[in-house]
Amino acid sequence: MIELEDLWKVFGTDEQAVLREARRSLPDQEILKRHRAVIGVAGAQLSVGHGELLCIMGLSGSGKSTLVRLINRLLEPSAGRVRIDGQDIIQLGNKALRELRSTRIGMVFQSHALIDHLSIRDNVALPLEIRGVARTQREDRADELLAHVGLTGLGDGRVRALSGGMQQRVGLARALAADPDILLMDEPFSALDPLIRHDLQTQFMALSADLRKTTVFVTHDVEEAFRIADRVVLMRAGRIVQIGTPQQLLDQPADDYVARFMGHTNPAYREKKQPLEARENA
Ligand SMILES: Nc1ncnc2c1ncn2[C@@H]1O[C@H](COP(=O)(O)OP(=O)(O)OP(=O)(O)O)[C@@H](O)[C@H]1O
Repeated sequence: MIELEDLWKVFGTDEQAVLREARRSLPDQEILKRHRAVIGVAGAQLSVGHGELLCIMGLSGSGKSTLVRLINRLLEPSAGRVRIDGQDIIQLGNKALRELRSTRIGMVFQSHALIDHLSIRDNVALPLEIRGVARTQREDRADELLAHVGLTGLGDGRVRALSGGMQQRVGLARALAADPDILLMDEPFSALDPLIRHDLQTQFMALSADLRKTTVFVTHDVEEAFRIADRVVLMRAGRIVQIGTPQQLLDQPADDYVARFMGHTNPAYREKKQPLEARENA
């Protein structure tokens, strides 16, 4: 359903010059500093199947958010293709892109960006209001979604009265309002306490099994990825180092880096564990 083909994102003013160099071999930090450039994503090749839940893992700065933002063109790629059901979305004009984002792709961020002066119901219904859906219809849909995420009967309340975990559920309900086929989720539960995070993961897994949306879910938390993902992608310094089921990454790590990354959660690799860089591209 989603296909990424040789996708690159270089940040900086000499984007295309750095890209040409990077295609030959990845420039070292010195060269990047000279160009004041950062390679966010380097030649990503990936496909996500219908209804699949794919988690993108990696250390801070490894390119997870950049990759997910390239999928709905919140960021413009420096090169490469993004296809959704075979359609190259890099070729879309502004109007078609807006349409794609508002009908087919829902996005949930770590900070939910809910609107304080609107009721909880109106926050959820907002994408439908923007699309011109009649009030009663959109309110019914919002109430249905609030029930889906475990917030039955709270539609009249205010966002600020809700806990962080509840606000994140409202953000999820809002992302589902237009019934998109694709959900992009960037660290949606990362700011929450471990217990609440665990509850939300459980609930999200049930919802996800029910709705079967094609989901790309960014997390730096390996345990979270392993709990919820059909397949996981591990990124390092902009590159995808391995794609597979959680079990494949544990049992057949592509290289020592993957083994060490897994070692943080898997006792089988713990004796081999060496410190990973705290931050990529630092
Ligand atoms: N707008 C930007 N301008 C310049 N560099 C950027 C920009 N956005 C991201 N980067 C750089 O691109 C690299 C990848 O960043 P990205 O945010 O995708 O990583 P991440 O894996 O999502 O990290 P985190 O877990 O901290 O959110 C980093 O080195 C980052 O500093």
